[in-house]
Amino acid sequence: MATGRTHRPATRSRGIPEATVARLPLYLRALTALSERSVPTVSSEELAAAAGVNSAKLRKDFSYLGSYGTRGVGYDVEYLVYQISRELGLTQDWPVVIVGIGNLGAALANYGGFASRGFRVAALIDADPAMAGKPVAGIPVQHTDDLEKIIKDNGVSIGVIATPAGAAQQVCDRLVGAGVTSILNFAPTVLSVPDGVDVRKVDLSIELQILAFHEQRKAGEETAGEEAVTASVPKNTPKGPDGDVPVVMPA
Ligand SMILES: NC(=O)c1ccc[n+]([C@@H]2O[C@H](COP(=O)([O-])OP(=O)(O)OC[C@H]3O[C@@H](n4cnc5c(N)ncnc54)[C@H](O)[C@@H]3O)[C@@H](O)[C@H]2O)c1
Repeated sequence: MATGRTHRPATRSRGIPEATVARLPLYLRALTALSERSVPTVSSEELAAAAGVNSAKLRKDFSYLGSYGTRGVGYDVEYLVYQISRELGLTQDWPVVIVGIGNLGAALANYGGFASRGFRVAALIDADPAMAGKPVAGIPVQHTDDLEKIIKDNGVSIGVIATPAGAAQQVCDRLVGAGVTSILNFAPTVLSVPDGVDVRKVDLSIELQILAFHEQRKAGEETAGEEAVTASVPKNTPKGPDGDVPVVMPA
C-alpha cells in the first residue's frame, strides 16, 4: 500500500478555511439545541456564546456560507441548520464501518449520536472468529475476512478504527484498498495513507495530558515566589477551534 500522509491545505478548494470547517459542528450543535426548543431566530452574540466561539469569528465564518443574518432579527435558526448541514455533507446518509469491536468499538456502535447526525453504522468488523455473528447494538459482527466485500456492498467511504495499535495500519491499508477515503482512528498510532485519504485521530489521553499541563500551570500561578516554575512552560499551548482543547485532531 502506498504511504504518505494527506496534507490538507489550510483552505479547502471551495474557499472555506479549515479552521471555519472545524467550528461548523460547534455552531450546528448549538443551533440544533435552539431548534429543539423551537427558537426561530438567534443573534450572532447569543449563538457565539452557545457555541463557545468569539462572535466576530462567527460572523466571519458565516460569511463564507453566504449567511449574513438580518439586522435587528439575527439568523434564522432552521435555515442555518440546513445551510451548515449541507456544507458539512450531512444532508446525505453516510454509512460507516467500525473495525475492532472490543470495549471501545462496542461503545461506539452503541452511541446513538452517530445516527442522529446522519452517520449510519452499516457494519461491525472484528478479527476474532468467536465474535462473528454476535450482535452488538443490534448489528451482527462480521469477520475481517469479508472486510473488502462489506465495504463495497455497503458503499462505505468512512471507516472507524478501534483495534489495538499494532493492527491499525494493516486495517487502514485494507480499508483504503477497498475504497474507504476517510478514517477516524482511535488507535494510538500514526497511520500512513495515500493522497486523497483523510485521517482524523481521537486520543483522549492526549486531551488529559493537555489538561494536566494547564492544571500544573494553574498550580504554579497560585504558588507565590515560584516564577521559575511558571516561566519554564510555554504561554501558548494547543487550543481547539473554539478556544478549548480539541478532542479530534488532524492525524
Ligand atoms: N482514542 C482514545 O481516546 C482511546 C480510548 C480508549 C481506547 N483506545 C484505543 O482503542 C483501541 C481499542 O481499545 P479497546 O479497549 O476497545 O480494546 P479491546 O482489546 O477491548 O478491543 C480490540 C478489538 O480489536 C479486535 N482486533 C484486533 N486485531 C484486529 C484486526 N486486525 N482487525 C479487526 N479487529 C481486530 C480484537 O479482536 C478486539 O475485539 C486500542 O488501540 C486502544 O488503545 C483509544
